[in-house]
Amino acid sequence: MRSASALVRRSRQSNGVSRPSQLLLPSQTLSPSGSVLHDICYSCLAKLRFAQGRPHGSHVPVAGYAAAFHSSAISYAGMRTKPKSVKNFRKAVEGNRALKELVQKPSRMVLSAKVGRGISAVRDKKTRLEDRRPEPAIDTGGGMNRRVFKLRSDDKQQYSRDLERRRREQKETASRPSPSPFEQRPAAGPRAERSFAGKLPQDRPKSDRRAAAAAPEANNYAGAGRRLASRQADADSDKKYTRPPVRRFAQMKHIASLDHVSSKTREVTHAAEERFGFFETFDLLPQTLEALQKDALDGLENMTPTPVQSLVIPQLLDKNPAPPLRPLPSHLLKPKRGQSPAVDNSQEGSRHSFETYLIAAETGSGKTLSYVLPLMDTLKRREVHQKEQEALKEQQMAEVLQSKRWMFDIDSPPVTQDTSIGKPFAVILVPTSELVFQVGTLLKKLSYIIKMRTEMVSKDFTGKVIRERLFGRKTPDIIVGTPFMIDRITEANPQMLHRTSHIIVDEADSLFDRSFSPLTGAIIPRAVNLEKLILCSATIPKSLDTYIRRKYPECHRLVTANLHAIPRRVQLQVIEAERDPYRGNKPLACAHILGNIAKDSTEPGYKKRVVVFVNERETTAEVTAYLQEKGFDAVEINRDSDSRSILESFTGEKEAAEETEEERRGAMKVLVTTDLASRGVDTKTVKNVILYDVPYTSIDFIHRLGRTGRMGRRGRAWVLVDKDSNQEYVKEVRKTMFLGQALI
Ligand SMILES: Nc1ncnc2c1ncn2[C@@H]1O[C@H](COP(=O)(O)OP(=O)(O)OP(=O)(O)O)[C@@H](O)[C@H]1O
Repeated sequence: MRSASALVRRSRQSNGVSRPSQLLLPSQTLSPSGSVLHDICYSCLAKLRFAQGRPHGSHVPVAGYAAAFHSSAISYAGMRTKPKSVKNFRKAVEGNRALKELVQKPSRMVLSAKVGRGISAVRDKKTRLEDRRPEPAIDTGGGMNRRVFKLRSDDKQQYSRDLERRRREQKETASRPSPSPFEQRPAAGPRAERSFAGKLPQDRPKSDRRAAAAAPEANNYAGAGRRLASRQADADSDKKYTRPPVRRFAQMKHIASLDHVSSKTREVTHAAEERFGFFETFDLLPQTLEALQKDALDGLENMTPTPVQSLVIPQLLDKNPAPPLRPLPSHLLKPKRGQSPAVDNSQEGSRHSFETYLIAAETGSGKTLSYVLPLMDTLKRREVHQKEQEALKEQQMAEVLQSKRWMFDIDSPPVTQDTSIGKPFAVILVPTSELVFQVGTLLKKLSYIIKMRTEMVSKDFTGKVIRERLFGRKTPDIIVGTPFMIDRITEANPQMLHRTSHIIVDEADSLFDRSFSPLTGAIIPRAVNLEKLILCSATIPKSLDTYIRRKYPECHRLVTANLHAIPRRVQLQVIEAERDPYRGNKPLACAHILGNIAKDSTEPGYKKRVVVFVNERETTAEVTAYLQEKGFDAVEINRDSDSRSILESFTGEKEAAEETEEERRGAMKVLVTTDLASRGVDTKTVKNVILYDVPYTSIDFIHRLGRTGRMGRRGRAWVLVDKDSNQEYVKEVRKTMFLGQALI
């Protein structure tokens, strides 16, 4: 490889001016700066401008070593290996006098696309600052930037002169019969520029680059030979090498856990939203509407359905009061000899006598009401219809008896054996007892006006209480419970689900995962008269998608447009815990963020609530203890704590805060938890969430960040990254959020 000083010498020999060698400059232009290093880079302007998405003719002023860190500059300047960083490059330059001279010369440099991206932010800021400064008339020796600035106008003139000359050359070249390889250059125009830019040396496969370097011309003429070789390699590679598609979000693909939802499926929501802009358009019973306004939405004046509600309620609402006719039992469907079966129920998953729905919408979008409202409305219609039918029957019987009555006849004794005892019409399954309480409370609120009986079943209640609730004098219409409890009860009393027409599996991705699936899977077949199986979730993992496709191939998918996207109203900030002042001390970083939240002016007059999510159960105790030590009102939630009462202060209404400055920190409530509180919990008073650990999957990311920014509110989130975290993954998630796209 040629040394830099030799190149300078060589370039000075030509015409006696500081003109770089013809071999070094593909564009054969003399730069206005007269710096060799500049000239080397200058030739790549077009390519790099294109790569950086800058308009044609714009300049990329960058100073110092960073600018000199350009791959071609390095190779021409006589370095054996390409330095891996600007720092390495600086070291190498410091040890080489000729190089040092080159670097210190004033120049308008161009970065390689790779380096340019890395410091683009700094560069843009610098450029902006420079633009505001008055243009210095002379070089005061005050540093690179000023000199660079002085050169700008010269550069423009030079650039236009170059362009003119290039055009002239092209015309001449076109008129010549057989152009020499040295004069071959890409045709003008945007397309040519694109192909030129697309073939930067670093864009080509290594083998091509090696071939280009090893070409015989490269040995004879360092610069031109290489150019020629690379052009030939380009031509060859055009035939055999097509540039692979850019792999966006590679890290997320690596951690890919979510199913892809087609845009067509998403479009359905928009249509539904336009059709059903008000709850009144759903044709709900008057008592359902009243209950919704007075109790469920706490007297909200302008009640409008959310996108998922517009999509789901009309689909699930059954306005026909009579239950549909049941299909014949399978033994009656058995074909006679020689006949083919009408419906084949023998193969699992091939066909079901009930309809299956999958509701999937982003967190905090009102999914619970989207299934609760049509369910209660449908059951109420049936109840009213049934009562009317019974009254009619009784009246007819009474009339018949009246007409045939003898003087000494007595009424037959009332039937005491009620066959409906302990047989609910609907069962709602949720993964945790906290969610049992949350959904159960909503049902209770609505049932006060709708007049229905609803009960909760979870480990929070004793056996006696549960027995009384389920098998007492009045049978509940809807029960909500965990799969564990419902499985145990229905296993002992299989008749219990014989009247059940609706089963709702909330947080379906959890309830069909490995731990819950055996329980959930055992409950569903016990409901022999099931009409609708409704699965509800904020995320559709690939495993759930496969399960549904296999088991319920005719499932109706009700998916909203923003599924798997974290709303833009949630701001995510990445905190590098390895950097100063934390130096790897994550608890300190967490406490620092909390301190800032406590001090800021958001949520005036209220006690702020913050949720800190950790990956492991053991970490909750450590972090809580640390934060308490620092004076925060921190509580942890784990399997042993009374999570319901702890969560109540994060899901209920916010209390007024003590106004004194010193009490603010203590007034803020901090909840440290694992994923136990990340699913379904309606933490509507939480504005700030800290992800102490980077979540393992996109699913966890969505659910954890979903505890803030609920129902159109704004939210803030911080994620702490350290040397053990997958920082690229976090960056990709952040970028996806910024673009408003769905996570993968
Ligand atoms: N139409 C509406 N207008 C205003 N608020 C609503 C409406 N529907 C639901 N809400 C409120 O939105 C909040 C979130 O609802 P819900 O808990 O059902 O969300 P979700 O989609 O189930 O969330 P997650 O996926 O986290 O479980 C609740 O406080 C609920 O009262």
